Amino acid sequence: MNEELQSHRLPTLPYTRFAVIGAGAWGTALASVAAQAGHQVRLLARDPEVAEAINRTSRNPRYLDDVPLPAGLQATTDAAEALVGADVVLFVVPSVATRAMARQVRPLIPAGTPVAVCTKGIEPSSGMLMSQVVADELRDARVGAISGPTFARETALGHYTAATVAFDFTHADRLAPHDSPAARLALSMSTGFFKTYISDDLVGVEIGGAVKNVVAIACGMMTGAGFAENTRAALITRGMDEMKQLAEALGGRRETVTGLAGAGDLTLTCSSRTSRNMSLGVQLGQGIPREKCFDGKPVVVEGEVNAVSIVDLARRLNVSIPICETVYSILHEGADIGQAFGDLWTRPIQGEPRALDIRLSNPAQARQLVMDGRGT
Ligand SMILES: NC(=O)c1ccc[n+]([C@@H]2O[C@H](COP(=O)([O-])OP(=O)(O)OC[C@H]3O[C@@H](n4cnc5c(N)ncnc54)[C@H](O)[C@@H]3O)[C@@H](O)[C@H]2O)c1
Ligand SMILES: O=P(O)(O)OC[C@H](O)CO
Repeated sequence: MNEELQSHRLPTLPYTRFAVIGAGAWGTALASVAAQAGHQVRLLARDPEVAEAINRTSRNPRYLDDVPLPAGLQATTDAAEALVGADVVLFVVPSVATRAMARQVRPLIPAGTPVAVCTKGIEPSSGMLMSQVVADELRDARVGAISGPTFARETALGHYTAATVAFDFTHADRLAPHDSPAARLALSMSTGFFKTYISDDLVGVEIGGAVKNVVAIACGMMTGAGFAENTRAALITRGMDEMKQLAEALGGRRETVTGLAGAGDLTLTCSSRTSRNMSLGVQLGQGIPREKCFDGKPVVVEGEVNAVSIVDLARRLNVSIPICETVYSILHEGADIGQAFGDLWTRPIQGEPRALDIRLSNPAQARQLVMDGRGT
């Protein structure tokens, strides 16, 4: 708990009965964290074999099968059983399944229940953040998010990990921040190895998580195609600028993007082939056809789906996000990787930060001027 919250006289009360919706890698890892914190945890799985195996062997045979799960974690395929009596809900299904799942469990979630969305993405067509999608379906819930640089396996194995718990703060939350859902959930999820931070900027936190996946694909593509480390550093830094622009345009704060859910997650995902997004980019950069990537297995690569929704949203908001546009053009319009990254490097020269309002002509034109002897 941070110092400001500690200074309040009343103690923050943790949630103690967790329902985790989605028994994939991340749902399993978060359920494990909550159970290790001493809470009752019910994990909702789709597949009866997975639920049965978790309860019988304390392992999820499909995801993280070599990681032992703690006592106190019970799996079920029955949504009512998972949600009955829960005082907090974590939503951890892929972004494409989030709305349907929220609609399915709506009758089972009492008004006022805090729901933290741990999925990273933006809904196509609506342009809604995942918390907005869930809030749209669960009108009476308090919906926030947990996000940060968190590979599921490392988290489940108990490696030191940090993440941000974000909820929009109501007037009541500002009067009593120690009692806000963000503070209560952050406290509940805090263990000796899982460290939480609290944010009241849900938009900034979620934009970081969604956009970093697309930038990671870009970094993977350049790695696979044989570009160098300089290129990756440039993409990470300029990718963060794209996050800031988008967050700000949606009412979020630029400084949130410099936190765990932005810069932190961008750094992690763009640096490691453990990331499915980075890994997809590497394979495509090596010239492997999409259908043969990951040996043809279905793998959740949020940045691939979300390149479409993020570019669409940015265009509607008139925000320039050239790295995401480049990834989109390669993934969805068949652009050539070498050509598309080359084009990125010949864009007009601009200020850094963008607030320095300078924009020079295309560098190719500048070279022509020199060749024509028209420089000074
Ligand atoms: N894996 C990580 O390291 C990690 C870390 C942080 C955040 N996330 C985010 O968590 C979300 C889930 O990722 P994951 O890694 O757990 O994915 P995963 O592929 O490991 O698991 C996905 C889970 O969702 C279920 N599912 C798939 N389609 C579904 C549908 N149509 N309806 C209902 N359930 C469905 C699957 O059965 C599975 O249990 C993603 O948005 C991802 O970006 C993942
Ligand atoms: O494997 P990825 O690329 O989906 O990344 C997983 C997490 O989002 C890392 O924080």
